[in-house]
Amino acid sequence: MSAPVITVDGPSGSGKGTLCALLAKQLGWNLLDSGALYRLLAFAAGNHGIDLTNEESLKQLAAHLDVQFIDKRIILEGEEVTDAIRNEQVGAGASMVASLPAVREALLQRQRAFQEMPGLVADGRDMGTVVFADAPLKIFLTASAEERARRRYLQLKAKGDDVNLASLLDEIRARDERDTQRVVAPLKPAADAIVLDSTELSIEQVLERILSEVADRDLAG
Ligand SMILES: Nc1ncnc2c1ncn2[C@@H]1O[C@H](COP(=O)(O)OP(=O)(O)OP(=O)(O)O)[C@@H](O)[C@H]1O
Ligand SMILES: Nc1ccn([C@H]2C[C@H](O)[C@@H](COP(=O)(O)O)O2)c(=O)n1
Repeated sequence: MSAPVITVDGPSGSGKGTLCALLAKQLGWNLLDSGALYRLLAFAAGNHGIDLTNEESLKQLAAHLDVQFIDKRIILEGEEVTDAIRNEQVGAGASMVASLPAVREALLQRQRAFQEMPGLVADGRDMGTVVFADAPLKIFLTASAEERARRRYLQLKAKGDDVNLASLLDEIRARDERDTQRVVAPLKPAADAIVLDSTELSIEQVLERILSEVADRDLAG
């Protein structure tokens, strides 16, 4: 029997990462942050001087990406990059490499390898539509672009970054456009996904709603 999977897809800043971490902890399940793989690839490409449009070189790099996830730390080619990959510049680079079909194909098996007992919570853009298309529970988490920019602003400000709300909103809109309009595995809800708009919901309310869907399906054993 294969491990059950809960997929959580949605646009940048909708709260997927926060929610998936809480959900995985509550259920005692594994967690896949698939966006981190695309971020790591964009970051590694920078280290190796590879252009973010060079599909063949990026495909090779993706296939051999030397990365370790140790608790909450991420080690790339022997160097800790946990915080270094979490900025809008790397996010935009990730969105660019993610539009290349050969890159997505090269990262597919690496993502599916996370499906282990007792279960997996998978965070991304194409978890429910492509990577785990048979998942028994699929969530598409969204929120207005303005609210997502506001959340990102507060998040980066709390880290001490010098941020501008209008620029963040522009970046979020540009990323939405690229992620939804690409030819391969565009960001969209799976046909059988539950669409949750969190614009007016707290993180706790979103978590509660999803846990009730988990209980309805008897997924947690
Ligand atoms: N429902 C919510 N209400 C208020 N703030 C929220 C809510 N959900 C998430 N946040 C906050 O919004 C910020 C962005 O959330 P998070 O990083 O989880 O988004 P994300 O969808 O994973 O983004 P990305 O895809 O870019 O990684 C965080 O600071 C988080 O605490
Ligand atoms: N399954 C995924 C996950 C991520 N991406 C791309 C698109 C995003 O803009 C970028 C960074 O993701 P984030 O860390 O912000 O969730 O990576 C994708 O195409 N497919």
